[in-house]
Amino acid sequence: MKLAVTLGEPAGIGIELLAQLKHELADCVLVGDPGLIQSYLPHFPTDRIEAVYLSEPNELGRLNTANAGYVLNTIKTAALGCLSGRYDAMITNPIHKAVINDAGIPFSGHTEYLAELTHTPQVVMMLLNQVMKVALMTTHLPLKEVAQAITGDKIKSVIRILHHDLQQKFGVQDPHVAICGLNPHAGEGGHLGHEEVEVITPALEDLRQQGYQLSGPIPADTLFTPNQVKNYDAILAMYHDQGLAPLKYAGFGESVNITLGLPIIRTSVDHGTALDIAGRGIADAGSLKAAINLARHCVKQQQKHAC
Ligand SMILES: NC(=O)c1ccc[n+]([C@@H]2O[C@H](COP(=O)([O-])OP(=O)(O)OC[C@H]3O[C@@H](n4cnc5c(N)ncnc54)[C@H](O)[C@@H]3O)[C@@H](O)[C@H]2O)c1
Ligand SMILES: N[C@H](C(=O)O)[C@H](O)COP(=O)(O)O
Repeated sequence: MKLAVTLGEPAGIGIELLAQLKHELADCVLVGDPGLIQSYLPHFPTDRIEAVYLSEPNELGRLNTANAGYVLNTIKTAALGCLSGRYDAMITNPIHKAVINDAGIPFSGHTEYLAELTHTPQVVMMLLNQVMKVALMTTHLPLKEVAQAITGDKIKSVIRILHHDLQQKFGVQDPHVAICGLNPHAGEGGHLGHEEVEVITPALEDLRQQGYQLSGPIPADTLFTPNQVKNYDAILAMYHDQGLAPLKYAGFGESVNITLGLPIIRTSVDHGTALDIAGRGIADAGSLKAAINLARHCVKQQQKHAC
């Protein structure tokens, strides 16, 4: 097995997380600047470094727009390596979306960038921990654009991908997925918004008739209570913070982000660049470790299904 691990934003905590895990990277190729890698992992084998060079010297905790292209190149190199079969999976360290945009490159996140690089029309962001799996209908989208982005076709396509990957990657035979409403109290019967009645419910009905086991739309505030969460194999939230706030409350630092629907395997951490603590030696590598382990698991599952 060969896993590509990108270094992420060079001013952030990615490199020190890798240094903490240095004894657990035997099947990993690090994709990033060789000088940066050697400064934190001096004994890391050079034949397991895929060199992508910083444009300017790096300073921990200080963003530099000049290195935005470097960050994107590490992701692209790993993704193309997966597509060509050189790597079995890729794991990404956190990047800083604003500095890439500040450099003049429109950018929303790894998820959208990987969809573009692999020409995948629909992907699904899912984060998971011991408590729950949460997939998102919409990802890095301003809140005011969310409602109009939720169409019946998109709901069906996201649920099909989620269902398929719960079976293939997580071994759930007959997934039971709960779907959040968009509006308070799932629209209160149409009195607090129409999306549940007009868009979400008809799409779920269609899928139920095709055999999908779906509950909802359920008001998100009651769905994300401990007694409810445990009833479902996954929860589909309508927008980023609706799903990720409860997920990160339940398991920040040990959760993993996985992009479903891609032709490659990609996992990532549940946290950001943590510029405020970069270089202080206090960053927790739990999520990166879990992300690498989940990638290994997915590779094995894929090999099993290919047999
Ligand atoms: N996987 C990714 O690439 C990813 C994920 C989330 C956020 N981000 C990006 O990161 C940037 C900063 O985001 P933010 O400030 O909202 O979130 P953040 O996760 O970087 O930081 C939030 C708080 O959590 C702490 N923290 C984060 N990771 C930690 C760790 N491993 N160990 C100990 N403490 C940790 C930080 O010190 C900070 O106090 C943004 O540009 C955001 O888009 C990237
Ligand atoms: N939405 C993710 C989170 O909050 O953890 C994070 O921004 C990373 O997204 P990408 O994997 O698309 O960069």
